[in-house]
Amino acid sequence: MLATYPYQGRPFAFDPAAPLDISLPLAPGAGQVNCFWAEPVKFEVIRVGSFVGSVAQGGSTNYQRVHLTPHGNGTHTECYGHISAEPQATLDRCLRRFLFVARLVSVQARPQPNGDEVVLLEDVRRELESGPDANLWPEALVLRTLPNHKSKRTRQYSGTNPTYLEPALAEYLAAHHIEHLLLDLPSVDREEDGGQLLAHHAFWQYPAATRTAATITELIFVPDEVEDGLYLLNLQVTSLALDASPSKPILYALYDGR
Ligand SMILES: N[C@@H](CC(=O)c1ccccc1NC=O)C(=O)O
Repeated sequence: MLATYPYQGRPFAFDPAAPLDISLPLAPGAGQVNCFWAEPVKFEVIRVGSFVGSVAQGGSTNYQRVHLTPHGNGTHTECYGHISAEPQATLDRCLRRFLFVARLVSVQARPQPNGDEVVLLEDVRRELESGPDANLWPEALVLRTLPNHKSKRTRQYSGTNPTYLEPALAEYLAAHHIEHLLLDLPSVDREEDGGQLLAHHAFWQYPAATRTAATITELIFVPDEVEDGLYLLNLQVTSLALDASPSKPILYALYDGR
């Protein structure tokens, strides 16, 4: 059974029973994706007096404390609070809608003279502005970088100078009102850039004309079976009052409902 979703005056349809999960799980231990020198996720059983928060250890319930680093441990969504000192710049305040029309685009990063691998504006632009979906401008862009190795699920990125975006691409997305950017990389910016974070600044237009509702979601993984095209995106986050939260972006194939 299809549900309808109106967008730009058109009745699109999607199947609520056919979610495509593009998040990575936040599991404990060293086998998970990691970047920016984050400690691995850790779950700790809570003990209070004779109570033990582990059914396996004889307790009545599981009750654990979680240590995690949103920017370093897995799929996460961030707002402009990532690069701002403003106390109100928290994701729970910035992200107030959770369904968006999204375009999934696959793109190959290009080696630069200095050895960096960079996703270029011209490659993304050519994809976005061509094909059957080019006439419908989305609210969100999901970038799948090629090659799409499954090792993206477990890669240890720290110190490897991972692929990042050309700042002009972030500028283009802001100028074209793409509010939500999702990608399978640790960051839109170079791992070590002396704190410039050029693409972050360009995407949020911070501080000159800050796009306070815009978000960036990093460390997603889009399986090969999911084809480039139009989707309904459900961007789920926790209500952490922080610049970033672990997140669970879900895609639903979007059909022309006419
Ligand atoms: N490239 C920045 C560091 C940076 O971007 C960063 C550092 C810690 C956690 C997350 C970061 N960026 C994520 O997008 C720098 O060199 O100062």
